[in-house]
Amino acid sequence: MAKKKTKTKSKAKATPKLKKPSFKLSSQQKLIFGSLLIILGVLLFIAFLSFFFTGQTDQSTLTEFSSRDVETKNWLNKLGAWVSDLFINKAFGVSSFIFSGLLFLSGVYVALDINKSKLLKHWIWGTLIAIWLSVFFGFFAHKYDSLGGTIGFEMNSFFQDYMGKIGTVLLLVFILIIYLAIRFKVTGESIVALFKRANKELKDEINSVKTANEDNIVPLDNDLSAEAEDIKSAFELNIAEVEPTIENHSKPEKKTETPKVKINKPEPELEIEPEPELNIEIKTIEEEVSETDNLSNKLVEDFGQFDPTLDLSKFEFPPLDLLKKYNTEGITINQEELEENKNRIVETLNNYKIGIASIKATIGPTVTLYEIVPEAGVRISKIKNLEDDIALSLSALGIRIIAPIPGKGTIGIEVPNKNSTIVSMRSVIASQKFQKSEMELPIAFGKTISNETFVVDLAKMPHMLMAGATGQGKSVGLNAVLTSLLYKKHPAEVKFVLVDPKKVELTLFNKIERHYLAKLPDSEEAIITDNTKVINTLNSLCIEMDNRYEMLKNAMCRNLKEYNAKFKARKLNPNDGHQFLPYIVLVVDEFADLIMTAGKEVETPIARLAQLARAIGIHLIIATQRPSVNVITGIIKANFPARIAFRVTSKIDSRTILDGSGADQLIGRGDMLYTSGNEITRIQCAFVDTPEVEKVTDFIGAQKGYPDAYLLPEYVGEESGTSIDNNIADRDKLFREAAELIVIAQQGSASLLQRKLKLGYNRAGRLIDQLEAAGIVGGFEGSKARQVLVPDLVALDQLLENES
Ligand SMILES: Nc1ncnc2c1ncn2[C@@H]1O[C@H](COP(=O)(O)OP(=O)(O)OP(=O)(O)O)[C@@H](O)[C@H]1O
Repeated sequence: MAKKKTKTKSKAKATPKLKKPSFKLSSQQKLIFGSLLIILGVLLFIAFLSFFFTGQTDQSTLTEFSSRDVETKNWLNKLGAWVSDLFINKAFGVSSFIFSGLLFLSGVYVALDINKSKLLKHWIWGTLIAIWLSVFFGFFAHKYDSLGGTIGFEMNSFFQDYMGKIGTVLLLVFILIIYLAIRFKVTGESIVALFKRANKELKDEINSVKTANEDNIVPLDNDLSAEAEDIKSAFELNIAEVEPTIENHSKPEKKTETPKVKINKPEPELEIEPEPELNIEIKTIEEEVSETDNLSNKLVEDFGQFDPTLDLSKFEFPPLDLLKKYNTEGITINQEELEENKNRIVETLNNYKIGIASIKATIGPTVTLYEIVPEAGVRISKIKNLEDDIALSLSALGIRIIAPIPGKGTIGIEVPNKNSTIVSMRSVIASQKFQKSEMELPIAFGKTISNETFVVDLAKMPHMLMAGATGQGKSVGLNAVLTSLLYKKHPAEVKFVLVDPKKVELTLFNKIERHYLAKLPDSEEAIITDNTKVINTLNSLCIEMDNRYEMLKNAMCRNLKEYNAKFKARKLNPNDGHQFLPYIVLVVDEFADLIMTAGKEVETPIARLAQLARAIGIHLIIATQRPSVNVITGIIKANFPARIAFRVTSKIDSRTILDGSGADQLIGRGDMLYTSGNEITRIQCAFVDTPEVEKVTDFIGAQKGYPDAYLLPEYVGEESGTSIDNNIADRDKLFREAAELIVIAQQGSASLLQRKLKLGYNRAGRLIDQLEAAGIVGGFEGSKARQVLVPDLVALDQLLENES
């Protein structure tokens, strides 16, 4: 039943996706239209060329265009004469040729169906160059008036009237520099590099000439030495005989002399001779460029780096004004309060006979840290035990003693301020630290005790556990995390999977479903509120993880960052199943509730994801009210190094979440402790209220988004798996699509289906079974892909038609 419902739903979803209402030419129409443009381009070129030979004679005939009797000399006759006069005389001059080229190029682009966005660029730049050239040639209009055309002439005289000749030339040079800088990204450094390279090449050339000269010498010497050898051996045989031979020798003197010298020389010297060559041979060897590098470099040259944000290139990040400014912001120092607290601390410690050498205060948004240097000989544990007494004497809640402060050698006593200040989300988002951060997934949590903005990278954490009793600021914390990412990351770069069993906390994010959310293909709501759906989603994320690992493996990358960088550099072919992969952030609010209802079924995929997902860009944020050991089990805890504790009710809870006490002594309302392994930092969480989140999501939601949320791979529960299935009616709804894919690729593998159709392993396996039963692929052949028994799509159509 459930299965059927799923099918109809996703069918309904799939149909509008296939039939996108857009005006598109068929391939044949493209070829026809493209050829027309090419021919027009060629005709223009011929007409323009002819103009320079026939233009003057044709001038008089232009006015009598309609009369058939008048003859024109242009190679394309009347039309040629008219068009070339229009372009060359009346408009751009010689640079009109650019337009014939552009027309030709457009034809090629249309006919071959090449990326059109490049074409638009060519037209824009082409027109600008044509204007520039026509102005440039217009400069010489007094001699050759057709060079610049009317545009060139008029613009030139305009500039010259105002700036004179020199001014006009300089203006043209300046425009040329702008063009080079923008179009070819020419920079000062690149010019210097060019000169350096030219210099180096010149040196190399000189060196190679030198080498060549010396090369010429070496063979001669070798010849001579060979000859010398002969002569030497002859000497050894019969020296007396040699003398007359030399005398009788008719060869030039030089040669006859050399053997004598050579014979006397010890042999090794002959080999040492090419010494200077060694210097020459120390050449910098250019790194070999491999085939894929070549191709990708060319692609990058032609189309630029792949830009994942192109689909939503007009996307605007939410402005800061959407977030509220609070009047109570900014630390106010209450001197009296400081003095009073100091005196009480000193007094209390003195009562217990603990002397203080010095005391220093750092005022934070909610608490003030008093750093104490005790007198020599005081035991730290003694101060630590006085926590409650100090709290009592200061009559304040939430006093935390850090003894000693790591790395400082002092003892810290944190005392809540009487009037705490709100740390607004606006102030942390606006901070330089956040705005300039180069992190992959930056999160601005709030401010530390020394009033510094606290920014961490979720990608480095790599997963986060958040705990806190009810009403202490967890939901605000989660909103702060999500808001930070919304302010910094483009929808193409990050996707959220939101699990909200409470059903109310994250609903606002529904509005950005088509921008930032990811969901299962058959679900209507992107935010998951139903516990059974959570299991499917988590398992689907595991499939996504496996798929991503497979892609990373094929691309020989170790992590998502490397993979995406390689993809952007066009080193990975999308036809091989590669694509730009966004980060996925899974947020689970109220994890305890999930564990209570689904137990192991949730724990296992969460643990798998937590163990393995860091490299492939899936990060988990799990929040819970009850950080008890049966909720945060050992395996989960071990894989969540980053922990955040808002105020909890007991020391035990604090220990479960932080592996230490402290969280039970926080003062609530966003007062939190953060640790990512060793050090614990106290932070006042940034406050972002529901209306603010609403404004931000409204702003994003009102913009153009993707057609649908990011679709996660489909997960079909184990129970719905069937064995080989020959019943046509029971076939998977993707059967036909899968069959076509397999036939086109001529490769019968389940992983191909998994990748292309975004399926889980089970479903892809079942599809392969059904394809086998239908006789489209051959039997199982171990590690090899199955044989495809249908040669092409026509044969496939026939086969499937005969079946029904
Ligand atoms: N960073 C903060 N700064 C100031 N006030 C805060 C902050 N965080 C929370 N608060 C206050 O505490 C209240 C409760 O916060 P929040 O809703 O986040 O609690 P919670 O832990 O999610 O509770 P529950 O688990 O019951 O949903 C907020 O309405 C707000 O008034």
